Amino acid sequence: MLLLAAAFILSYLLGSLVAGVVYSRLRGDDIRTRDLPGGSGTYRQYGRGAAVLVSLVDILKGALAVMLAEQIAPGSGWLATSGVVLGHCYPVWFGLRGGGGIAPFLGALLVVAPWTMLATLALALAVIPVYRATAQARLRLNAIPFAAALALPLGALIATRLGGLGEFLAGSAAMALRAGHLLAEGRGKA
Ligand SMILES: O=P(O)(O)OC[C@H](O)CO
Repeated sequence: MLLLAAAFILSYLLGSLVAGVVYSRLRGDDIRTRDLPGGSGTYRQYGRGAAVLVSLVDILKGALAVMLAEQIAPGSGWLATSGVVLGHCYPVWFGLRGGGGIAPFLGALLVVAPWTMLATLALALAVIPVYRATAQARLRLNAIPFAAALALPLGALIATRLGGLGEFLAGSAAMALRAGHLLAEGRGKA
């Protein structure tokens, strides 16, 4: 029990190191005054190189959280996934205002169920251009939350076949919570 709690807390603390916030602070700025601190917000504010760097670091921390948690308490991958995503979304180091959780979620899945991750990501990426060309003007919702809302339930189905269901559900639940808060704040609107 203690080891499970340690795995969760460690993952949460690691998730709380939100790369986009750290990057912007190093530039003497705080991206959150204008945008979300994930890959797309970083791209809008600082360009492609910064966005790639920030996304990679956030993906890596998701992967690292699951690997460390499995060493501390075998079978705790799902707890680590939920911890690292919650940390990224509600970072204890940065006033509980973080990103949307996609990057650390992908990183965690990459370790436990790479095929589930790749299939779900491919699905989400395929949805985005179709959505932009068809329904976005009507729904006025940003393409990324739309694609996530569609890909997450389908991804859970994929996970029943390709593995990582526990991690998938744990990470999705944390992301759904954050998505609800962001939409309530009026963010994510197109
Ligand atoms: O959900 P985040 O914070 O990992 O950010 C994800 C990217 O912005 C998606 O483009």
